[in-house]
Amino acid sequence: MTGAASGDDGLFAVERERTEIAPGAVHVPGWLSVERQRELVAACREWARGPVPMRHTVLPGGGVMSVRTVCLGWHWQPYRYARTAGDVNGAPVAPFPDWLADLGREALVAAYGRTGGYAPDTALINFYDGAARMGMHQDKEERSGAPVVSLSIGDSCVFRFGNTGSRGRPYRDVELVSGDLFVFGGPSRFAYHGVPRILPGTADPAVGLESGRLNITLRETGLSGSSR
Ligand SMILES: O=C(O)CCC(=O)C(=O)O
Ligand SMILES: [Fe+2]
Repeated sequence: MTGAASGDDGLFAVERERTEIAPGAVHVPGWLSVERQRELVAACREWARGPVPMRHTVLPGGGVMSVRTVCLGWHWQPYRYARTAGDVNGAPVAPFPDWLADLGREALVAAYGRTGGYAPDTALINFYDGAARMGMHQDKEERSGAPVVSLSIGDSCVFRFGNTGSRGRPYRDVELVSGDLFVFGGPSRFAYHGVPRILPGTADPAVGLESGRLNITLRETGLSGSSR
């Protein structure tokens, strides 16, 4: 075992170096400085207020997600993207800022050594309290094979990264710690993944989150105009 991070309970392969979890799926621990994490937390607090407030997404079958979500650029409403939040308050979604696209390109350089012309146009910002989870799913509403960039801030979690064929095995459990970057593209772009567990109390208070976990994913929708 190497590295200073948590995860010494034997549940995880403790690996705090850039690691390719599966072809095209790269974990870069400690990628965001504490300063950048603080800036992102502050920005997320603003986005959570509106114009579309952060909320628990209701699924078409009536289930309610334990995670709270707010979107930028395009509003994700299961299972499509639109420019307005028809399932919340009908407001137009907040714009996707250029600086966040720049951060996405920096992330691809860290993960893959190149940007590949990455032009993300939507972000999903998820907040997990200690009991929140996300079931195994594919990010497949996008009409683009461009990578998903995932940034984690606050409490650590168990991130389960699987295969493209089913929700089940084989998968790998990776501990995502505050500041970690995870990118999945190429052959892993449509792999099933989820968050089976948050590890409450693991956040560094210096990042400005008292408890819980923020996850920001950047994506290219491949859409244009007002909605698909
Ligand atoms: O919270 C995470 O790390 C993953 C989030 C996710 O899979 C999603 O928003 O689609
Ligand atoms: Fe996802």
